[in-house]
Amino acid sequence: MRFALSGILTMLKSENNARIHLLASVVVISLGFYLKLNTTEWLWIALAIALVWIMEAVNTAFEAVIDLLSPDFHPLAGKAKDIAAGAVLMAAIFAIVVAVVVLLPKF
Ligand SMILES: Nc1ncnc2c1ncn2[C@@H]1O[C@H](COP(=O)(O)OP(=O)(O)OP(=O)(O)O)[C@@H](O)[C@H]1O
Repeated sequence: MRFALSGILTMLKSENNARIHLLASVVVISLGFYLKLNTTEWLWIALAIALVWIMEAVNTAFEAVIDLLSPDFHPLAGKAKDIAAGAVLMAAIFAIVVAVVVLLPKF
């Protein structure tokens, strides 16, 4: 638990994207309370937020391992990093779709 929390803290300190996810999560959760979401809506929002955080954590861990194994330029290192970044992008697109479907109709 201590090591896992330390990993999350390290990610927050070193990754700009993680800080953006944190801000977006706080804004969306606050909006959720303001708009009085029901249980199903909360579950979709929670899934979207969790998916983005999980993908960002996996991407950050991948980047560290790739930098360790391949500090020099290598097409395979680039390919792996690009695909891991793609996973974060797909989760972010899913989160935007959830936000549009759940939150937008309430305005
Ligand atoms: N060792 C490498 N060999 C080949 N290409 C690399 C290598 N390291 C990085 N790249 C290329 O540069 C891109 C950016 O890599 P970088 O490590 O800066 O990640 P990043 O996307 O800036 O990560 P973040 O913004 O999440 O910190 C990669 O997606 C990849 O295309």
